[in-house]
Amino acid sequence: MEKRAIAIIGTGYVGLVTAVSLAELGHNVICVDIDKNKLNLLMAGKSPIYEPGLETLLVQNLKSGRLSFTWNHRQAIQNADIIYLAVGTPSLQDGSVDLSYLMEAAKEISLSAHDEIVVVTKSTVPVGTSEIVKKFIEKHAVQPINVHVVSNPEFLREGQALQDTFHADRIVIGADDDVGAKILMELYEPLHLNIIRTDLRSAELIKYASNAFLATKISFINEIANICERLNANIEDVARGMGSDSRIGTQFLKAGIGYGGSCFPKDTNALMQIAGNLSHQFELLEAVIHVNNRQQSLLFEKAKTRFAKLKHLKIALLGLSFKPNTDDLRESPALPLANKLIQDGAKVIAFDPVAYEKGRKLLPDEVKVTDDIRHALQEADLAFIVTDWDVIKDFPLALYEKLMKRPVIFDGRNCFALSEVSQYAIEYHSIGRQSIYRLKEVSLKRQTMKQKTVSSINFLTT
Ligand SMILES: NC(=O)c1ccc[n+]([C@@H]2O[C@H](COP(=O)([O-])OP(=O)(O)OC[C@H]3O[C@@H](n4cnc5c(N)ncnc54)[C@H](O)[C@@H]3O)[C@@H](O)[C@H]2O)c1
Ligand SMILES: O=c1ccn([C@@H]2O[C@H](COP(=O)(O)OP(=O)(O)O[C@H]3O[C@H](CO)[C@@H](O)[C@H](O)[C@H]3O)[C@@H](O)[C@H]2O)c(=O)[nH]1
Repeated sequence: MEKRAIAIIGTGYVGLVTAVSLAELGHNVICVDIDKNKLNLLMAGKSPIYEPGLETLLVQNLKSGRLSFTWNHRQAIQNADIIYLAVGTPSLQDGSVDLSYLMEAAKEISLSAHDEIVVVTKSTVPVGTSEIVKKFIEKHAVQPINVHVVSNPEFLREGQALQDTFHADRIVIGADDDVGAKILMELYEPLHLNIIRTDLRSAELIKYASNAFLATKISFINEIANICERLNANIEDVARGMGSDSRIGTQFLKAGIGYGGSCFPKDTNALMQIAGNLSHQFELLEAVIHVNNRQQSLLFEKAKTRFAKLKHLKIALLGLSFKPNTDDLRESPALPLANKLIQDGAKVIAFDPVAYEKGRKLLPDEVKVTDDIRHALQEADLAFIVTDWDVIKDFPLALYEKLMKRPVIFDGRNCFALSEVSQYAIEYHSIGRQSIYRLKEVSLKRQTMKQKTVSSINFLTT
């Protein structure tokens, strides 16, 4: 295997994971970022993001000398033969993609790169962007240059990013010339993964189409869940029955409070824009987005129906990150929910085992934030479960019952089996399943049992 000199522009989730993985494969990798705080952490061997296993690989590869960081673009770019673009491509107000970070990075390449280079678009970009990047670099290059551009979209999931990188279902390599594609194929060859070789535009579209399809699966199952609630059916059983058909598949059929994160909301909106620009109304995707927005407020609506007024109630908001095993709060359903609860005058205490610091910065001042689930549940009138962290799922129902003033749970992730919940004096509302109103029933039963025990003790002692 030829040892490559690789530069990575942008050390976020994607850039950093790509960097440590390529260093782990034996290449020399130098990363550049504009965020000096992030770089200081990285240089000290600290991962700025919570991602299982990442810090260990970071430290190992820093020590080996194969991985380094800089804020100087020239230093990163001038000696690299492969340059990855891994900067953010956030949404603009109208849903279209903000390419300003990407074009800034392309400008840096044009200022410092020379001779033959491969530029890899790892960031998720609208179809046609990689061609624009190539032309831009060639036009503005200050030294003689031959640019091979390759689209190599990223499919990692946060929380399992390394697993997804080393054991990906596929690697997509899109290029309109063979030189860059061949170099990338050789780079990934030691991973022994399924490589899909396409033209540039198809590769760029594969990324959006994949995310839009997964989002569609989620909105579809959430709609079935909404029907289940009205039909007295159980979404977990329905999803199991559907998913057992290998043509449908079991994954991404988990009903819940809607999808969030830095990708699905952004990329579905971007694909709507891409279609719209081509005078095509993508009606199916429009509905997927609409269903998701509605689903995100479902638990709040249920609580409003149940309680009429949430004012002065103490509410435990369990989970802040958009999914477990990440500290990422981008587009997390917890944020709008917290805002609505505060607007309704509720007293909110939010819990997250990892994202509590980030949460504190993003939530309104009125929201108290803790990393202690007991503290959040103590004397709470009701609890909302937003993220299915293990610590929330594994927290004993007996303690939910004991700690809360009035144990009413609105579970947006179906963390508990109904049969289990029904053994406690807990009122439980979840997604796509019947609500359980066992508060009085169970406590009455317990009181009767207690009385029976007391009378039998009395009988024995008299
Ligand atoms: N997060 C994911 O799970 C994921 C998965 C697949 C694809 N993607 C895509 O990958 C891209 C990056 O996403 P992310 O989540 O890693 O973003 P991020 O916001 O975590 O990181 C982007 C980094 O780029 C840096 N940056 C911006 N402009 C720069 C410049 N000119 N020079 C150097 N650094 C610069 C920022 O400071 C930041 O550290 C996006 O297009 C995203 O859609 C993300
Ligand atoms: O059955 C499911 C599966 C997921 N979700 C939700 O969907 C969102 C996204 O989850 P997931 O896909 O696991 O996380 P991401 O890290 O956002 O990863 C997605 O977005 C990335 C960025 O583009 C892609 O690289 C990945 O392939 C794609 O799965 C989260 O809010 C989940 O709670 C559900 O509600 N039900």
